[in-house]
Amino acid sequence: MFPVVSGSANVVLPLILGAILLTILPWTLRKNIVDKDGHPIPPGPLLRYAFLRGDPERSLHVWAKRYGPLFSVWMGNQLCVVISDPQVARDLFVTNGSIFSSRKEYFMKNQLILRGRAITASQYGDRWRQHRRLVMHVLAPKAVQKLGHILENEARDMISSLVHETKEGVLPINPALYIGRFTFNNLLMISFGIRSDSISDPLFQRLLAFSMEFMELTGPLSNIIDFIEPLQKLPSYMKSRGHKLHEDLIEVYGAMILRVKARMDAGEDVPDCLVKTLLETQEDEKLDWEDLCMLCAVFIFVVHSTSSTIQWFLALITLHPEIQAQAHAELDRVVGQENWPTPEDGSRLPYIRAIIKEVQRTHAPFWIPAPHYSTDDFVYNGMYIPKGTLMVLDCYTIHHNEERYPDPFTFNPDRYLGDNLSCAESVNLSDAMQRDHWTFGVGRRICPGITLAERMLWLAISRLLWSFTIHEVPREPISLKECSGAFGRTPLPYRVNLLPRHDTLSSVLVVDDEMNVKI
Ligand code: HEM
Repeated sequence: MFPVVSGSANVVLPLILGAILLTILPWTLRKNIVDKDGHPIPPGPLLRYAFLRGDPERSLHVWAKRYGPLFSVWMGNQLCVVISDPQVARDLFVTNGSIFSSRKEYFMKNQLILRGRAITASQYGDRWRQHRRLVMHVLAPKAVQKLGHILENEARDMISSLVHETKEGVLPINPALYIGRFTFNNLLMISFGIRSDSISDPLFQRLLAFSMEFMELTGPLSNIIDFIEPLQKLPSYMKSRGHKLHEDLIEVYGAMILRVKARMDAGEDVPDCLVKTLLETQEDEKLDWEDLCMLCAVFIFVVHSTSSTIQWFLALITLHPEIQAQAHAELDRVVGQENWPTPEDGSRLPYIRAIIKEVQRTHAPFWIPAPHYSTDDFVYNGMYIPKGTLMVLDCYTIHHNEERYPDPFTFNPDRYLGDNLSCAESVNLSDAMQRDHWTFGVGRRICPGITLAERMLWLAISRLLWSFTIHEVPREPISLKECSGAFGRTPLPYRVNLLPRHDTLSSVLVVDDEMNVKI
């Protein structure tokens, strides 16, 4: 027989329940802290989160509407402040950049995989400045200018492969891998001085797989292991994937670096590239082996950002034939049929430029760019932002602000007509509200590859438009649903018909083989 519940058990049970609640509550409810002068942290949701599922930017968008352009949310024990207003972003990240330019030591991305290296994971300080200075050897505007022949060659190669694979427009094609190889080869040439000949190249496939694994493991608000610290001490599948990726990166990129070194040691004429710069300066700059491997790895990880933008362009332009017709008319009027557009034609083709900006606004590859991290206490408009806060730029909400972009969910390049600045120039506008879009981030950590990315996008998109009329394949509707794939947020896989527009295309495509350095 069970004993009848005694009087003492009646007291013990609520006590146990109360103790459990007291232990759990601080882990589930937000903590409203104030500074010594009573300034509260920005308002925000009542609950704490271990991670944000699915598309985290949608949650941020809902909260931004409810709590305003500066709100806070707790992820586990980490306070995050979310910024979804251009002026606030400028005030914090630019005007007060000395406080808001570090990075959180994310467990997965920064500690396990990149080990605090590769610029993007570096804390704000001398080491970050050193890495940024080194990559600017190949990314500064003047350096990008010198890369012109590489980028031109890859654009030509991409168009040529598309013409060939579609049998001059007879067969439909899924363009994703060809676009991926265009971006990948540019980055390989710039970092290692080599290129890949085919989309079935094992190295191309392997490095793309690393890039995809990196994307999957390192979402800024989606990993429970980043925010619930006790989990970091336990063995887990996620942890072993992070370790494995780190080891793979060292092995594969290490071997590629050694190959460049062997060529340099043998007195071969290695083209100027990131690895050459790093090897030549390794001793003076006191770079260790992991620095070298991770700096190179991050150059290839960015492949998806440019690729996904080009994939979005093709999907959107196919679904908007009236915009495509207007672009073709501009190209025919300004460039004609004998030659295709060059980077110098940018200012003469404002509609093509507007299309590219609108693609970037409507489908930024990172709706939540790598968050910044604050290194000092700060009070902004009476709200307290403590040292150690994760600073999140909410690009999704900024890009769908009705005031700045009327009818924001419509793809409408016209909104950018009259904007004659490149993205790199637009960043510096004193009126933050007038900046074209925020796809490249903000402040001192802004994407250092912005000039290169713009040049790649221009060459790929203007030449795809010049070369082809792009049609939907009958009975294969293109979906604009965003999905996470090998290139980040891409459209679901689709095929298009690419019909050559000019008889002159084949002569324009005559390949200049001189600079092709094969793997
Ligand atoms: C369309 C293409 C690209 C987009 C949309 C893009 C976007 C971004 C964004 C949003 C950030 C974070 C900025 C911030 O912290 O505020 C970033 C950082 C970075 N990007 Fe890009 N990027 C692109 C292409 C490239 C290219 C081509 C390279 C170089 C080859 C590159 C190299 C980097 C590096 C090294 C960082 C880390 C900077 C730091 O932490 O200081 N990106 N990029």
